[in-house]
Amino acid sequence: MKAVHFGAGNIGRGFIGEILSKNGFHIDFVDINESIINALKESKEYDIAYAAKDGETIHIDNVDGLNNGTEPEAVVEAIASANLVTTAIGPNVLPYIAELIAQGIQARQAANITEGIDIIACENMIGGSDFLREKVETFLTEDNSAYVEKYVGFPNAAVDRIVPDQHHEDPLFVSVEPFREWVIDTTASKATDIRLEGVHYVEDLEPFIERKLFSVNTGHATVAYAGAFYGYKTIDEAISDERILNLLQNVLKETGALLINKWNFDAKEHKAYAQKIVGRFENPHISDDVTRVARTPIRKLGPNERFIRPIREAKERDLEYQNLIDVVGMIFHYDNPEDKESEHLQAMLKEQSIEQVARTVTEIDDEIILNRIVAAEANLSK
Ligand SMILES: NC(=O)c1ccc[n+]([C@@H]2O[C@H](COP(=O)([O-])OP(=O)(O)OC[C@H]3O[C@@H](n4cnc5c(N)ncnc54)[C@H](O)[C@@H]3O)[C@@H](O)[C@H]2O)c1
Ligand SMILES: O=P(O)(O)OC[C@@H](O)[C@@H](O)[C@H](O)[C@H](O)CO
Repeated sequence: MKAVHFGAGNIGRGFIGEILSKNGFHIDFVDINESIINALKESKEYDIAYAAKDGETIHIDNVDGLNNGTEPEAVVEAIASANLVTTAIGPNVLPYIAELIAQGIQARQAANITEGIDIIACENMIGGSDFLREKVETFLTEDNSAYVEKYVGFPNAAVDRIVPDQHHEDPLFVSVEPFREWVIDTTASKATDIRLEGVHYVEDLEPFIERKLFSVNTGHATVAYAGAFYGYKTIDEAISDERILNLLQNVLKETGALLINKWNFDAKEHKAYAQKIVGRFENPHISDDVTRVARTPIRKLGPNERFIRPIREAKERDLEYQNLIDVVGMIFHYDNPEDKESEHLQAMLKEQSIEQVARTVTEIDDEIILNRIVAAEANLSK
């Protein structure tokens, strides 16, 4: 069995690679990072270490690297003969790999391959594979699209494991938290024979992705933006500040109330899920940079993202959302010149009012929410 995985970064090597390898797949990692790809081509193996007391090390072999920047034809060929395609490159990058995936699909059709294949976006976003499919379709003819309808699935997925940025002598070594959860929607699957051990297959992904995004990621981002606001460099340092821990607990209560209301999660079980997340952020064996977790703030302020969607939905249901608003205020204060989106956000704020910027990036037109965001940001400026 052969998998092509786009994005040989933290989660790609540190999670997707582990599961695919355990399931006996040969993995072609595709990336534009030359040093990572060259290292993969050379060693064809790497190690994953669990960041825990006496954490075990997992050896991954039977892997290779392909550079989509310099050897696109090889990537197309790899897709043509693959059994599974996965991605973990970031939502903003998906449009840039769509054409190559389309060419891979066209090559499969030209070779009359009628074995179903799934293309699974493992990104932190709702409907990631649907979004990728939309982008891929723009490069397909009607005839190609008919082939996709029959033989190519784009099942949505949710992936959860904290994998910080890596700083080791060995560029392939990756240290990860032991926790992991990968959930895949079966309804759009075309590779129905492939059911990976270690993956939870469901018929309705929405509750899972929302629970993950609005608990783990909303919480994580809360610690990161509050951490940056109070001058901390890492997540574990930030969460040791009581102001930030309290804010995190309050934010998790707000999203928890929404998730329980919307999806009927058991309140007690959800509380335990949220408390476990706090423990994961406190993991003393992991050092996760605030800048990684706070990265791409404009994306994180998007209408279906970790703050704005729960705020909108909490308001619709008459639930509390002030702590979420307070963190949104902090995002507008996030100023990291090394992060292009943060730079862009700060440049927008120099030219337009906070209200105008908030309207643009969050796409909110609800005056009550907008006023509360403006007030929260102003409060922080005092
Ligand atoms: N790290 C985590 O804890 C974690 C956990 C769950 C989900 N995710 C999600 O996984 C995705 C990747 O995150 P990450 O933390 O692994 O990021 P990362 O930056 O470590 O890895 C992304 C990789 O994509 C590569 N890349 C960028 N542009 C490319 C292009 N045009 N073509 C091919 N490769 C390209 C980069 O070189 C990099 O190696 C994101 O959507 C993230 O939200 C991350
Ligand atoms: O990857 P992002 O930028 O969407 O979010 C940053 C982190 O919160 C995220 O990578 C988490 O570590 C991960 O989602 C845990 O499963």
